[in-house]
Amino acid sequence: MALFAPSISLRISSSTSPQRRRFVQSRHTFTPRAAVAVETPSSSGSDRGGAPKLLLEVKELSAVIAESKQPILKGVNLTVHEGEVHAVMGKNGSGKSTFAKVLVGHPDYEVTGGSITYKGQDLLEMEPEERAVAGLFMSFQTPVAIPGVSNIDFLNMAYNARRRKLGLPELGPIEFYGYVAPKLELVNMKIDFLNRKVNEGFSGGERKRNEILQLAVLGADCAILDEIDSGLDVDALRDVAKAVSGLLTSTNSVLMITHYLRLLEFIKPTYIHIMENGKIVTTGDISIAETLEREGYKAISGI
Ligand SMILES: Nc1ncnc2c1ncn2[C@@H]1O[C@H](COP(=O)(O)OP(=O)(O)OP(=O)(O)O)[C@@H](O)[C@H]1O
Repeated sequence: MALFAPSISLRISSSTSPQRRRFVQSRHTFTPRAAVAVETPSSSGSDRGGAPKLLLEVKELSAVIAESKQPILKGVNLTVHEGEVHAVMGKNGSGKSTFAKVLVGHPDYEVTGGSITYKGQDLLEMEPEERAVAGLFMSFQTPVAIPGVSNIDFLNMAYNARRRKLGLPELGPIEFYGYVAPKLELVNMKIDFLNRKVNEGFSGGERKRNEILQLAVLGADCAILDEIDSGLDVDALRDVAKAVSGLLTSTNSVLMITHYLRLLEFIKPTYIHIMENGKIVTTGDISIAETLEREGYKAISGI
């Protein structure tokens, strides 16, 4: 089974990834706080004082499909500060998911130009696992099933993998149960959900809730959420959006891909970006999404 799940620190044969460049950073530059930021009580921006810190800076990023060399991203620019919520919208096939996957180092894509700076480091020099340890999390548009592995074992393993990398002691099954059980409430899921096999037989909505549970368990400084609203009923959408909002602090950020205004009404974005043909062509506030909803993409200037 082809599985790419950097945010959960599974084994990935990224050494063959064309996107991989020489890794030069020290692991010690990843502080424990970095990966558990969403678990710690937030200090408000005003508590910290000063301007919000730069978290992610994408400059003129271009990428091709590794196998076919087909260009998909053609000069993406995006700047994300701590405490900001960015939404990326755009027509089907405009490159939104590709952009998200390139950020987490998906081996299907090869970066051909531009730069990505994350917390002051060159993200493109980092392995997918290292990106995850540095607090980059991605929920996938179509989360994969892992037959035969229970949800709780999977989460425990992923959580411990991160703790190991951070030099923290692992949590045993009982301790981990105590840690994860309260987080189920956040996504409004029953406890027996933990004993089910990862995403096996899950409904679309359950898969999405499960992704947010992973986010709540693992923590993130920058959570990339690819269409977490797709396939959700109104109650599930509210639950998932509430859970994501509850994880937001003034020191982390969310980059979410969505087609619909309804999600943005729950998780208020700082900026909305419109992607077209592999580029961000327009940036604005929630009014962009409102215009889109009313009039479609033809109404957005720049497209
Ligand atoms: N691994 C791949 N192999 C072949 N084509 C790909 C691959 N990844 C992306 N593409 C193509 O690149 C283009 C952009 O795809 P992408 O999934 O990034 O679009 P999107 O904006 O997220 O679309 P949607 O709104 O439909 O989810 C599409 O034409 C898609 O078919």
